[in-house]
Amino acid sequence: MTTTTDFTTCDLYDENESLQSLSLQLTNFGGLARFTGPIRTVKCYRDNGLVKDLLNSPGEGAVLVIDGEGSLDSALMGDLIAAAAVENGWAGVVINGAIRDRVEVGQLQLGVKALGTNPRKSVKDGKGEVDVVVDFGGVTFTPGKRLWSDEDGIVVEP
Ligand SMILES: O=C([O-])CC(=O)C(=O)O
Repeated sequence: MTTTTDFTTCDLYDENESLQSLSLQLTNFGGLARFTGPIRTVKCYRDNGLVKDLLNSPGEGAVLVIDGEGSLDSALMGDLIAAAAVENGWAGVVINGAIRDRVEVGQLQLGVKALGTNPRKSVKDGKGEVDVVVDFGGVTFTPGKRLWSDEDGIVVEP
């Protein structure tokens, strides 16, 4: 199984059609178009307290999948939290929701895919769930399963 960035999602899919492929069209906002890692998750709604805590702790090469319920009403990550993710060894962040500071985020050595942007920040009450199975865009994201992302999309171990 490919764990380096020497892959394309198309080739991975051709080799293994049981991979899940995300139909949801997320935009690439990070400085790394291609990233892979084991999945960790957060489920939250307009509250990025848990996201901030996690990305400020060791990532060990994981990809944080954030199910923000598709809300574009406030950002779940900006440049400071994204910079902390780089410092802490996260490979990338996939967000069913919005980010902000897109120019600065685009300069970081981090994979970032999200639905869109909004300058409005989220609250930090810390409500939500960590490392639960989350589901969006036709894919089930299970903590510990591997995710690969490139310019064509995102594929995930079933
Ligand atoms: O603090 C936030 O909610 C997001 C943010 O602006 C940052 O990460 O820089």
